[in-house]
Amino acid sequence: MQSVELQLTQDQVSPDMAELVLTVLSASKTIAHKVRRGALAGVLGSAAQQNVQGETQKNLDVIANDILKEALLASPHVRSVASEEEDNVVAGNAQGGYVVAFDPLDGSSNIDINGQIGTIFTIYRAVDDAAADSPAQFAQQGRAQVCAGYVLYGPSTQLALTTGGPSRLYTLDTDGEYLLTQAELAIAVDCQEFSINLSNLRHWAPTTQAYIQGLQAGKDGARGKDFNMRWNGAMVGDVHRVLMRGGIFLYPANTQSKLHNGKLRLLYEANPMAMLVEKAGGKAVIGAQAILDVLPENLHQRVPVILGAANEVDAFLSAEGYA
Ligand SMILES: O=P(O)(O)OC[C@H]1O[C@](O)(COP(=O)(O)O)[C@@H](O)[C@@H]1O
Ligand SMILES: [Mg+2]
Ligand SMILES: [Mg+2]
Repeated sequence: MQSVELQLTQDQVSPDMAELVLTVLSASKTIAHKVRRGALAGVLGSAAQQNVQGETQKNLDVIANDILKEALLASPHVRSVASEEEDNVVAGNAQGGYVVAFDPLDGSSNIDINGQIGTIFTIYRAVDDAAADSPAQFAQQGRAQVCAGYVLYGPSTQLALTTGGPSRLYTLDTDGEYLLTQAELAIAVDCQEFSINLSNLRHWAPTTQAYIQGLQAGKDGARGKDFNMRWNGAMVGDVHRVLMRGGIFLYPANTQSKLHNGKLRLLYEANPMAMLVEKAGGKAVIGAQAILDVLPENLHQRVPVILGAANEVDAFLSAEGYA
């Protein structure tokens, strides 16, 4: 089986970027090791602080953030770093060619129940006419990403990665190497599984409520087929399932609550996942617009996220009156 290092070479990724990807992956192995030891490594529970978005940080949010930040700021290739757990952009090496954004620990509410959690990351080229600590470094459309990936800390630790070509899947071996276990992920265009936090139904737009009720009506309803439902509570686990066996994942706008733009963040959650999904033949939209076409307005901007099987995303769009 092929190592990720060798695959990056075969994919003709530039040596600088390959080195940078390996830096992220090396940090992820340190996180994976702590996750595996759990309570024994003292990583469970809450930290006594909130992040800029007013969320109480878990210990592992802070630990994973520190591990990634330290590794990236030591890299000669990194000009800027942005993270869910950092209020502002952190300046790296002024000569670095790339900027990196990440959600150090996705699925925080799963940490203490030994559920699926992960790290989501994205890489862009640095913007030359902006300072290293400027948010302008990240004011780029998702289409400009040169690499997107996540590491899922599940029963096995897996890496989904694209550097502009296919989305590939690697599995972390006991000797600490990520080995290629699926060369090309492909999401079937049709599906019979949806993933959404149904407890929010009353907060959604009437069109979104009607679309979900159509799925629930199953083969007796207008859709004429039964749908199963799964909700991990961790985007990384829910999107992983869509990449592995198809389906549609939705975190729509909660028009009746404070999450009127949805919950997920454009820069370090929606965009990397959208790139992985598109490279696997799926679709990823906020509504009429593809996620990857949104021009970010601020670092921690939230957007609705609807992604997965192409025909099912289209069915959502037509239910919403966009198609
Ligand atoms: O609380 P809900 O509605 O189940 O939200 C779950 C969503 O929130 C998130 O946990 C947010 O990410 P963080 O854990 O990184 O804050 C997503 O992974 C997940 O899809
Ligand atoms: Mg997250
Ligand atoms: Mg997080």
